[in-house]
Amino acid sequence: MTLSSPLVAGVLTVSDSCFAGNKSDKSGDILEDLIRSSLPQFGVVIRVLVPDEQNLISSQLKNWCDKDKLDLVITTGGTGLTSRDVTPDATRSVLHRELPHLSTVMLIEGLKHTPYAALSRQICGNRGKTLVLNFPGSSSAVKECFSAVLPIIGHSINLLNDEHQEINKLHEPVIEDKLKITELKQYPMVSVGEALHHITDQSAPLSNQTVSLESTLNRTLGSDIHALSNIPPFPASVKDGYAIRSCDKAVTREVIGDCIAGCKPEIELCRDTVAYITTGAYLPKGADSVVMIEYTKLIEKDGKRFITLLSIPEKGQDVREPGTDMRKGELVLERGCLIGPMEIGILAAAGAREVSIFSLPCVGVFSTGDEIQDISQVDARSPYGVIDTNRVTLIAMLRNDGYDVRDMGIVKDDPNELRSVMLRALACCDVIISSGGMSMGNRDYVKPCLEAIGCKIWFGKVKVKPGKPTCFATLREGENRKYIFGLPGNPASAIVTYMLFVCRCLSVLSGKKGKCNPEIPVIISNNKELGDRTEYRRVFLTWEDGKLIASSTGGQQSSRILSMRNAQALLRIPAIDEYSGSRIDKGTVLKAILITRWISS
Ligand SMILES: Nc1nc2c(c(=O)[nH]1)N[C@H]1C(S)=C(S)[C@@H](COP(=O)(O)OP(=O)(O)OC[C@H]3O[C@@H](n4cnc5c(N)ncnc54)[C@H](O)[C@@H]3O)O[C@H]1N2
Ligand code: MOO
Repeated sequence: MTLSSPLVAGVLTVSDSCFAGNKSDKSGDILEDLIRSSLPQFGVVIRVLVPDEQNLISSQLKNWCDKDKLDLVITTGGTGLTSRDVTPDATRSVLHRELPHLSTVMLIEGLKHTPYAALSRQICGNRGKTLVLNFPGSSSAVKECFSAVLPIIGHSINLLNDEHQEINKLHEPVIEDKLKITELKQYPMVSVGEALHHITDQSAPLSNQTVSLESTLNRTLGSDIHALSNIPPFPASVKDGYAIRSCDKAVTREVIGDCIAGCKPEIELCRDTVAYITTGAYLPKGADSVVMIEYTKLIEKDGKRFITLLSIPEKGQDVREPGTDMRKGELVLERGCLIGPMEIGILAAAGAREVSIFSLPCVGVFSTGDEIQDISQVDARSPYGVIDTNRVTLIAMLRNDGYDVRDMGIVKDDPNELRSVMLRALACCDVIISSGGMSMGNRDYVKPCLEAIGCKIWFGKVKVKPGKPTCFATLREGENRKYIFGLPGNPASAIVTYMLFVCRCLSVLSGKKGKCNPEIPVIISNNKELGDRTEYRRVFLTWEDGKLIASSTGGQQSSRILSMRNAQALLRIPAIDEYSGSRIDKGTVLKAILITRWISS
């Protein structure tokens, strides 16, 4: 496919000093000239200058990609190592997919001119149909990078514009030309337990990857780890003192040498001799015990050293036999365990330099709704608009849980736009989370869209408060399977259903064992009338007389994001048909899902 001219390019200069007017934007000028002279299909080149501020860079990139729909954006500056160099970080936060090899091509060219090219952190990728490239700030680097990617730019943009058609081809048998919504399907209401059952049943861990030990923090172990060798590998002293033969009887014995940790022991003890030894050192031949230095007295006579023993140790005293701490072949960590700082130490001790871990799912997030406005638009806020809190909260929760996130923006209540964003997300993510458009309104298109794409909807309504219209769907089987969660638009509903349902799927996909948030018994501090759905109240916890008391965070309306403020647990209140009565009294013990590490005293 060849695109019709003219294409539009943006040159974004990122520089504090140019922005302050202390320097002229030379590299921006060079870049504009290069695009105009070498890429004639670009009829328009727009220029913007911003300081090295991450939010300004990313919002400019988003505007150019999403609103102005530029074909190519090249940034210059801010790719280095100083604390103000944030262009790659801002770029990464807006890209839908990275194209790491484009950066490599530029690196190879740069290295021909200076070894410092290796210090550039520049990244490339696409947001929607826009190709975004980071270039360093120096004039020479701009020319080198441009020459490196010049032969690739046109083809990349063609491919990005074909992407949509390619994805449509993939789904040809199931996608109609235009998504037509005629009637809203009713889904049976499932219990929370049934919903979780569907999720665990349908989800399977992603593939494993092998990484170096340092890259394993907060990841899940992909295989059992057995110790490579004994720790200690030899009989070692537990104390600084003297290695002795416990069978000897003399109180005063000659010191015939020193055994120092890390050195090969060259000495062999014979009757009534000892060796000075440091903690951790290899016991010399003949020795079977260690006496601490505090229990000896050193005497020097005729250039020789002697010690008097103030206490006689038993055989084996203060000696660590080989394998005491870790036995060769011992199972030290099991597949599926979460790797924290302690596990990194255990892996190192076990000799695991390269470690198999589960791959992390890539999660695409978008909000839906004509009324939903990004926080960056807050100044131009429509009186009828609603600030998008769901997307930022979901993205933050995902990042907090260590997942790789793609921000897919806000989608209008338009079935075709929804389908196109959903397809784009399906093309680059393992899991997709949308919020809004889930209920029974005539503009609630998410479930019909999933059906039209050919997804299997496992549940579309849950007996839970908040979160009734939550849906879970999958597309395809096997390795390339996709998981889709349609969460309700109400902010508390979206957050609670993420914690209840999405977390479970992501845990399984990333190989984690067990539940993501532990369940604990708590005492409720107020009487509670039961409703027809299982309720997850947002509560804070206090310790009183050795017991955990759960108190409500205030109004529990699903629209009220403030119900999440200070929330430390989700208190599970059974539905009326799950309990023997219509009310639960203050003081009753119920289960709560812990969502914090901290409990107030
Ligand atoms: N006839 C029925 N109506 C509703 C039912 C029902 O069973 N029958 N269920 C109600 C329940 S329960 C919920 S929960 C909501 C969920 O509705 P939707 O998922 O369709 O969400 P929207 O209508 O799009 O939005 C609801 C509410 O939340 C605000 N919202 C949406 N997205 C965001 C966002 N990203 N950030 C902040 N706020 C957001 C939106 O403006 C609405 O006020 O449906 C009930 N209706
Ligand atoms: O399920 Mo909705 O979240 O009750 O408001």
